[in-house]
Amino acid sequence: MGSWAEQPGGRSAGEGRRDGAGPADADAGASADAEVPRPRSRVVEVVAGVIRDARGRVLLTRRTEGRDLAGLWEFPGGKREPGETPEAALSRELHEELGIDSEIGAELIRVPQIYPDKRLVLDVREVRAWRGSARGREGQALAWVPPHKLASYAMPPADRPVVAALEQPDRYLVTPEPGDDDEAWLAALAAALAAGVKRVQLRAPALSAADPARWHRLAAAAAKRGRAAKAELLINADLALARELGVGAHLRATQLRGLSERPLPAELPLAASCHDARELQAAQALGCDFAVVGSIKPTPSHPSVLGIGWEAFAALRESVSLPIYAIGGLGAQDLADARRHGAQGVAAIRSLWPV
Ligand SMILES: Nc1nc2c([nH]c(=O)n2[C@@H]2O[C@H](COP(=O)(O)OP(=O)(O)OP(=O)(O)O)[C@@H](O)[C@H]2O)c(=O)[nH]1
Repeated sequence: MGSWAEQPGGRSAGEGRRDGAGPADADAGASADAEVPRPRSRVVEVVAGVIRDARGRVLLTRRTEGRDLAGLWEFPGGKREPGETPEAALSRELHEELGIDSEIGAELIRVPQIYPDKRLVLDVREVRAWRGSARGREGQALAWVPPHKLASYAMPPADRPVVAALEQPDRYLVTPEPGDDDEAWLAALAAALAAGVKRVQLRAPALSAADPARWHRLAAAAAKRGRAAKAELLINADLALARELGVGAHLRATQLRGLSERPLPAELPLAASCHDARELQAAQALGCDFAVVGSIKPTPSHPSVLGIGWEAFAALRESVSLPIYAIGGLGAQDLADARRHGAQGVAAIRSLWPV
């Protein structure tokens, strides 16, 4: 954050809202989620900014009556005009809407999303510095929101991945099979947690089939380490084990078909592996917190499988608002590409597992 941002936002609605709407109607944003992709409809390019005040709160503005998605909260910004760079468009919009001068910073995420009347790409940038007194020059309400409360505001579908990108981990570690040495596996997990991994899928299909009792002991020990590191743990496929250990579950795509309601309480994380738009929509309808989609690139374990590539990933991404990790031949070096195609980040076994 640059020096301009040391000047707080001036007149605003503080953490609250001027008109009483907000977190209570948090479900209103989900209505356009299940639209069927329409490849030839026009793409609207929108650029929006994450503006923070000196206390780290993020500015949301409320869409005024008479516009599409009226009443929902959004990141300030608007449509790019022909020939405009994203930075110039965002600077212009922030001046028109809020009366502030801004320095546009890093790319956060670029979210392709299908709405009933259009295909949208929401390109979200950090605002590195700004000056002036932010006010709703077009009659819109403003709210300065602590980042951990953003998810309780009713926002358009494209904003869910944006809020996730601000708040949730960009790496999702999937464990390898333990082999013969449980202690070495637990030590590697501890090293990954110490290195900052905050979301882990405990997965060992060969061991859990061959020796369930050993896998249960190992998963319990892993859950203990995860808790101590304040990381989120999800057990692959085994809902009973997830409930027993009080951790989340990561569903296989084939499990989605057999479930009609969220199989875990809301406080336990739920995720699913998905391969197409239908599975993603099923995962979203079930109340999954995120999904994993791949393979993006060929991996050493499946060298003959060609990856789907980033464009195909983005095309799947636009059919749901669920945060999605990309998987398959990826590592931390792919994070920027992942975000540019709407991913929450990368999921991986090898590249995130300390050797
Ligand atoms: N600025 C902004 N727009 C967003 C966000 N999320 C999201 O879905 N959008 C959508 O992106 C589009 C932005 O368009 P806009 O605000 O410039 O204009 P509008 O559609 O109200 O204007 P129009 O009446 O001229 O078409 C809208 O369809 C809006 O719903 C967001 O966080 N910020």
